[in-house]
Amino acid sequence: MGYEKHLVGLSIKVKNFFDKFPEIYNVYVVVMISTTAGMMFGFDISSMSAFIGTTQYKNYFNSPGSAIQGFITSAMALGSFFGSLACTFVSEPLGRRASLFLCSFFWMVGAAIQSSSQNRAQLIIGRIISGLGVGFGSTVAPVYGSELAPRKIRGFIGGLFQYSVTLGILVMFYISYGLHFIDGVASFRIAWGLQIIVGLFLFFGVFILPESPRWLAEHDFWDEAEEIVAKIQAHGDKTDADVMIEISEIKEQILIDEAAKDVTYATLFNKKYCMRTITAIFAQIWQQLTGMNVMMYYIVYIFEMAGYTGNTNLVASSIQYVLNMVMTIPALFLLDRVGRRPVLLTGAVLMMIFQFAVAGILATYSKPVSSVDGDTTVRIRIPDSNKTAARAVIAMCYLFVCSFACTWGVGIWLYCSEIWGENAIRQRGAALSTAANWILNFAIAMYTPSSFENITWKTYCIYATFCGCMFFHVLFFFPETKGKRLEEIAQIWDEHIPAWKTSKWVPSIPIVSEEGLAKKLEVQHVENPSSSNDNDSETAAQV
Ligand SMILES: OC[C@H]1O[C@](O)(CO)[C@@H](O)[C@@H]1O
Repeated sequence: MGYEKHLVGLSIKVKNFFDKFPEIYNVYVVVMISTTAGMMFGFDISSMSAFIGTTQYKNYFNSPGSAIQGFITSAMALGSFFGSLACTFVSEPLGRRASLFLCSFFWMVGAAIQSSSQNRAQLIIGRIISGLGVGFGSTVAPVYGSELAPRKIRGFIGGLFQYSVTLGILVMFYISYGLHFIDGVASFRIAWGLQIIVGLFLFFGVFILPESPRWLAEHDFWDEAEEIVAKIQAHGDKTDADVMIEISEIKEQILIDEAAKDVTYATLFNKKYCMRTITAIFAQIWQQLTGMNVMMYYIVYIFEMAGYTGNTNLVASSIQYVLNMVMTIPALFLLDRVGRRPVLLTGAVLMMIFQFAVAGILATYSKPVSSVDGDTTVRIRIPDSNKTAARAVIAMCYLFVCSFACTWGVGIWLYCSEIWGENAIRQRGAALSTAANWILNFAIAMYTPSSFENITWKTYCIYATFCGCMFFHVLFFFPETKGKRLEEIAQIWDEHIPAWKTSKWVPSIPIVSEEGLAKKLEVQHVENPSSSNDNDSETAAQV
């Protein structure tokens, strides 16, 4: 990439700076630090939810109406949209650690501004700045995890990002819940200020993270790339079969990348890559159009429609955040067992059913009101006399959240990290598809309050319909990626294999088996010990 040439000097300085500190190589600890970015993502989702219904918040910020509240909530997603697009301009030339560092920096600055908010404008600015950080984090952390994780646990490690999102949502909601008992502005100031702690964790954590071996290899630091792969996967043993396979795969990919060196955002839409790009973008768009964030951001309003207010409402809301986190765990295993397509298809159908059910119950049993508990956003309410209908709404919301958590929640991040087939377009592609997630996240956060105010229960019909559409899109256009190597996935796209045939599809190019490749490498290694080094320098010179 053109601009990268001008940043070579800086890139070496950044690398040398981070390299001064001791590094850790336990993949779980490494990923625990990097997925703190996911925690921030989660914090950002629920940092508003518990407060929007409280008197402290309403009094201090002059009871924001639905449009203003929509903008306050969505400001963070707007920042994240720009952050995710910008991330690639840092991650590619300066390394993954630099992006994680910026993520923590923006996050902390934004949290400080939010916590000291004097008015709505300051709150919005603080949320946009924190959002920039989350945009960087949500783009780089999944890529970094998948680049560092040993291949056999890549799916699981990829899923941990979403798990930490759900953990962040839950932790922040409970912090806010606990603090809402404080009378006065300290309640939200402390909650938003506490967000700085995760920022600090990542800020200091980055110093002990190793750089991604793929980034190192792409920038000619072959020895270090090999060393890191060996330390992560085999306690430093460079002759370990898995390590050698990984290194040879990196080499192979970098040679392919040579052919596609000048990747820009436009490249993603050329004839070769267009379908993958559209699929990844839609995967993220659909993930948001499931309506999950209506439940995450505005559950308090939904339960107000069901007739719950105050503390009862907050407790009922918190249960769904627990369910979200707990039900993410089966997904970590399910996707590798049954495959991506069946999980996504089942999720779409279940979510459609539960969204229609919420709409149906509210349409049948609620009565129009002018506001609930001072919230003019809420225009319908199930009367207290009908507790069964109220409970049914809550149950349907819970079931919806469970269906999302164990299917599309984890599934989409994993899917979007693997469908590219080639490494060259992966970082750019991930940035673009993550940005699509954020822009839709923004739109949903922004317009849901107005939608509740104007079309009440029909809001759910819209999302239910989207769930139906995504079912057919996945059915006809999303290839199966479970258990497939990058080369195989690339072949599926290149040969236009129909998506519904890809589960059982057998590649025509024989892909070398793990044992085969290990043996091949072993033979080369024993017969000509110097050759691998020669190859290294040759490859490095070409790159
Ligand atoms: O767990 C729910 C959360 O997961 C996301 O969809 C990201 O994958 C968020 O937008 C949402 O708030």
